Amino acid sequence: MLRVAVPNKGALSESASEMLSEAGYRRRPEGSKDLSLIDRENDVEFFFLRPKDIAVYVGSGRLELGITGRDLAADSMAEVDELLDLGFGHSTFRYAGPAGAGWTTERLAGARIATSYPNIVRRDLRERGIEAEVIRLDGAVEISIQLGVADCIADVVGSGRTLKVHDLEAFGDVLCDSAGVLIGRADAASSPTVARMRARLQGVVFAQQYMMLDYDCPKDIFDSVSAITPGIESPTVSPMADPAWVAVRSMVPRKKVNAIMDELAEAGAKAIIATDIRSCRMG
Ligand SMILES: Nc1ncnc2c1ncn2[C@@H]1O[C@H](COP(=O)(O)OP(=O)(O)OP(=O)(O)O)[C@@H](O)[C@H]1O
Ligand SMILES: O=P(O)(O)OC[C@H]1O[C@H](OP(=O)(O)OP(=O)(O)O)[C@H](O)[C@@H]1O
Ligand SMILES: [Mg+2]
Repeated sequence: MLRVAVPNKGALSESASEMLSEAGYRRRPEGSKDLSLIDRENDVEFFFLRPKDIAVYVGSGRLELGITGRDLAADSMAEVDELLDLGFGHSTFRYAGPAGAGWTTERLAGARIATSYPNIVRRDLRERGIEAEVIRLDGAVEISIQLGVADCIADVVGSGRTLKVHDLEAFGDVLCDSAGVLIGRADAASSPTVARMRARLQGVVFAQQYMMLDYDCPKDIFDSVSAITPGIESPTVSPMADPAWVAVRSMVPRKKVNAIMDELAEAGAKAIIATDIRSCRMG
């Protein structure tokens, strides 16, 4: 049975569970605090673990797969490989200091830096050749400067709201561009059960990023109109009852769908319909 770790709480847990459910796997009942769940139909056992611990379990080889944050996996120092970017839980990991105080990475030398991700920070400091004191905190890192235990912080920035509320501003390069990711043990031999879960999740990620567009188009302008929707391989073209027209079907990036529909209409396409894709296998 394939054994898979899923975040049991925090910023990634809801999206991870939703994505697995969309991919056809069993879901924990609402409000359940069970720490494991067997999905017999798919021959998978899910373990609901703290997001920070997931890479440790997967790296040790006890669990074959896990869903966690790229930043958490990096900080864990576990021997894991990223198998798939799941397209949710985007954040950056950055240094921040009191707004207007002119912090730069050069000024980190000798500073006290509070963080919940000490290994990412130590690695960055080492690469910069900077000696500084890393203070490890479990959370609520943004308040640590005000409380006098640190001079600056390194933390997860999502919307940036928490930094703003505490009158802090980010400085220096992004240390980690994070997202929810599927991880496996580093250099694990390929297995069909792992490949199947990856393919199912990839299908859902892809479906969330694309839409299906259908439209009708006079044959004499087909070349110029269909160039607007090249699709993944190429658009599907079907004959219509009226021989002067064809029906076209093509996948388009979700973010661009309205602009593409405008362009198609302006080029002479009719009956343009956009529909959601729930899942797919792109081959
Ligand atoms: N506000 C946010 N926006 C986007 N992603 C976030 C945000 N906060 C956390 N994350 C991401 O979620 C993951 C883990 O954060 P989460 O808060 O769930 O765990 P935690 O901090 O260990 O748990 P807890 O906050 O319950 O102590 C990380 O990958 C992080 O980048
Ligand atoms: O940029 P924002 O959208 O404001 O989000 C960033 C905040 O969200 C997370 O905190 P969380 O709620 O997980 O609390 P924690 O600090 O205790 O982990 C993260 O650690 C930041 O503090
Ligand atoms: Mg947190």
